Amino acid sequence: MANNNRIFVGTFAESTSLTNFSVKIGYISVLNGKITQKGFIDEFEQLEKSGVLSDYEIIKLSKDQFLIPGFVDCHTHAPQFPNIGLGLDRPLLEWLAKYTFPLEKKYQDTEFAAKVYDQVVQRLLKNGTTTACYFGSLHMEGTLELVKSAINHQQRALVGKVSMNKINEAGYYNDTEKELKEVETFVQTVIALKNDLVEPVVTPRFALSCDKILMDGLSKIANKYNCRIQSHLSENLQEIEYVLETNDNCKCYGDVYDKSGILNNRCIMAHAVHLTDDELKLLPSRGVSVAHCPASNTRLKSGLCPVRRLLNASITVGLGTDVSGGDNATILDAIRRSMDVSTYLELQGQPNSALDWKEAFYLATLGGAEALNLDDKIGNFEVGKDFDALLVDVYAKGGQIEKYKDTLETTNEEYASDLLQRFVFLGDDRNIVQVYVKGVKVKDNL
Ligand SMILES: O=c1[nH]c(=O)c2nc[nH]c2[nH]1
Repeated sequence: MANNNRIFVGTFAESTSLTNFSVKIGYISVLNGKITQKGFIDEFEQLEKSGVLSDYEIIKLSKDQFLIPGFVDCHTHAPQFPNIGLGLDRPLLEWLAKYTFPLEKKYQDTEFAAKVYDQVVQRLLKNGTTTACYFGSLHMEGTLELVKSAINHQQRALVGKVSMNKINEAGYYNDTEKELKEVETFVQTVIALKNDLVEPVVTPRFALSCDKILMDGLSKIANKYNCRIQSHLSENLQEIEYVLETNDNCKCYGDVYDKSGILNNRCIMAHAVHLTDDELKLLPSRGVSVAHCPASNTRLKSGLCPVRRLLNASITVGLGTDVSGGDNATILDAIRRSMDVSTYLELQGQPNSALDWKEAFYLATLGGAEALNLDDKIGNFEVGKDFDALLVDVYAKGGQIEKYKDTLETTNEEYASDLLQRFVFLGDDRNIVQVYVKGVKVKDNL
């Protein structure tokens, strides 16, 4: 049975929308990486009896285990991992100049890049991030190392070579023509790999790093190859002030990108903390999604993103860890911080702001998949989607969730939902005992 055909029998939890969450006890069958069938336990027992399952590995989960969809990290900076936990006493623009640009410059060295990226990809997979949307660095060869690492370790990844052409103190920018050539070559190279897990993303860093000529050119490349485009938007008040000062024909930050044709339904913007009412209309009208990055918004004191306002404005939102502005690379942390930040807003007088754990779970799975336009492939256990999943053992040995004698009389489904709730609030990588990407087991601690 060397194939990856498996049937999982036990509890599985998933979202089908922000408000629709379900926990079921049954089975999921996976053939050639795809979910082919789903049903109740008695249906599985019939299949088992009929002998049609001989080609499958059957995995029966214990009462304390369950399957959830793999986590989606909509925004992180792979080259910044060596700086995790450093410089967070500075605001965004100072932090970029003093810590981030000097580190990112080092990825000129492809050997260094390959080493760091290999660690990054493995670390994220171990923590259940089956899909990541990455910023690389300014360097084409270095960023191709990130592509290689994702492919080698079987992570689903959208990878961007960062574009910058505005002069900065660190000397970390490119000549415009060279930059556009390199981006096109990067996009062509990744597409030519024909790897079904990895795609290129056109990545203007932000409006303070790219002038209009560069952004127009990047927008053309993204349209020509039909690829995604990612950047940062309205993260910090000082940043917004400088953007508006240097673009006097624009009435809001979003306008700067819109004038270059960057805002469309293949675009994901990180942060969006301080959107104006006009931007709250502009983004959904263009189909732009947002990567909500609560850790970095708090650490760099950028602000508390009013996620509920974004959701109410029909903006599609996923979660981002945003290392190293964010100090934690795991989506479990982003889930918790999204609940915290939204709760602070409610406590400060914005009614109904707080996200509950089921909503945060949606943002981390299906919401992220929708934000990256990957929800036809991943995000939940719909039949026909790829099997990207985490097998969670709530009371795994060495983990920090302790088992007490059950105190409540519950149905099996309620018990399972309580388990998931505990994992969401308290779990970590020790509870994620197996990780699957497109049906391939990429972590096994069972
Ligand atoms: O959190 C952030 N991290 C970055 O690297 C960056 N660059 C521009 N704006 C940014 N914000």
